[in-house]
Amino acid sequence: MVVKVENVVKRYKELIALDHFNMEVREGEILGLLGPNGCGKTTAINSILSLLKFDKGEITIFGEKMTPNSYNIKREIGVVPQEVSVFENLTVDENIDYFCGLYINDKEKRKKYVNEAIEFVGLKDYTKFFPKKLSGGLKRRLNIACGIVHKPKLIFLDEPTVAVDAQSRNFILEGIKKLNKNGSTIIYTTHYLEEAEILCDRIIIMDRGRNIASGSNEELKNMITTTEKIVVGFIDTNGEILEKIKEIPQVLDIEMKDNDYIIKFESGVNNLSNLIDFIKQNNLTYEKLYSRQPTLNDVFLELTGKELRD
Ligand SMILES: Nc1ncnc2c1ncn2[C@@H]1O[C@H](COP(=O)(O)OP(=O)(O)OP(=O)(O)O)[C@@H](O)[C@H]1O
Repeated sequence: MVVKVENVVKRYKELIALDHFNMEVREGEILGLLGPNGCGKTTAINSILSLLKFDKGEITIFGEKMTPNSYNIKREIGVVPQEVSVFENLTVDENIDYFCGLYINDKEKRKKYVNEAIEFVGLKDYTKFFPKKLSGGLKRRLNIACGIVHKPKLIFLDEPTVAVDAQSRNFILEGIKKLNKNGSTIIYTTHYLEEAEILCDRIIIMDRGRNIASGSNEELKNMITTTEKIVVGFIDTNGEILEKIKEIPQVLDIEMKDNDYIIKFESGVNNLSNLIDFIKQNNLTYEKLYSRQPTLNDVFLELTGKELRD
């Protein structure tokens, strides 16, 4: 296990930001820490990194207890913080070189690593720019380069795509996949569930400072009873139809939204064809009909009773 967090409690005065929080990170994986704003993701990361003192619990990294003085462990870690943290009075390459120099003494190696990081984040044309001249997306890329330039084994990225344009966002996500392929274990915090779905091998869902569920995308979706929703916009309908739909096999529940019927089904392969048969048998007409497989938002909704989306 690369990281093990056991029963960590962190209080900010009366507020419990981490409430007996547990988490494990396995070597070579991209672990997503997913949860709404304020659920405690950054507090969890800062506690793991020993940047914050917590009240209770234990954290080990690479099998050793993590403390503020664990320099051997810290050398193997890369951190890309949520807020862009670079020096405004240094250029792009000077910034990256500064962060590299914190870990790498050998001059030649340092130069090579800096060039590789510049290449990696696509900032070759901007090396002599000062940060204030960079767009938000490019600044984020610089922030990433500073965090990963020393080729760490374990990388923490705290919401690296917040407020970036689509192009930089894709660039960043592809870059994270590449870092992982090159051997780094990644911990990625986000409140964007689509990102967690496409990027992460395993996901921990956080709410109110607790780990409420963990597993692969598939495993999480298998934890809930809703497996498929079919949305139908009937042209002509009446109240009787609602009762009849409930008799279709596997139907769990029906919800009305803006004249659409949202029909929730249990798992099964014939839900759509059963519904189409029903529509034909009852001579119904519709202007809209589509099936939607469950998302991580459905998982969050079923586990907590609230939406994960902003
Ligand atoms: N220094 C602090 N003092 C007091 N309360 C804090 C402090 N830092 C965070 N909190 C509170 O602790 C809770 C967890 O915050 P945290 O920043 O860890 O959440 P988060 O999931 O990372 O949220 P976001 O996605 O908005 O960054 C929130 O209620 C927040 O307001």
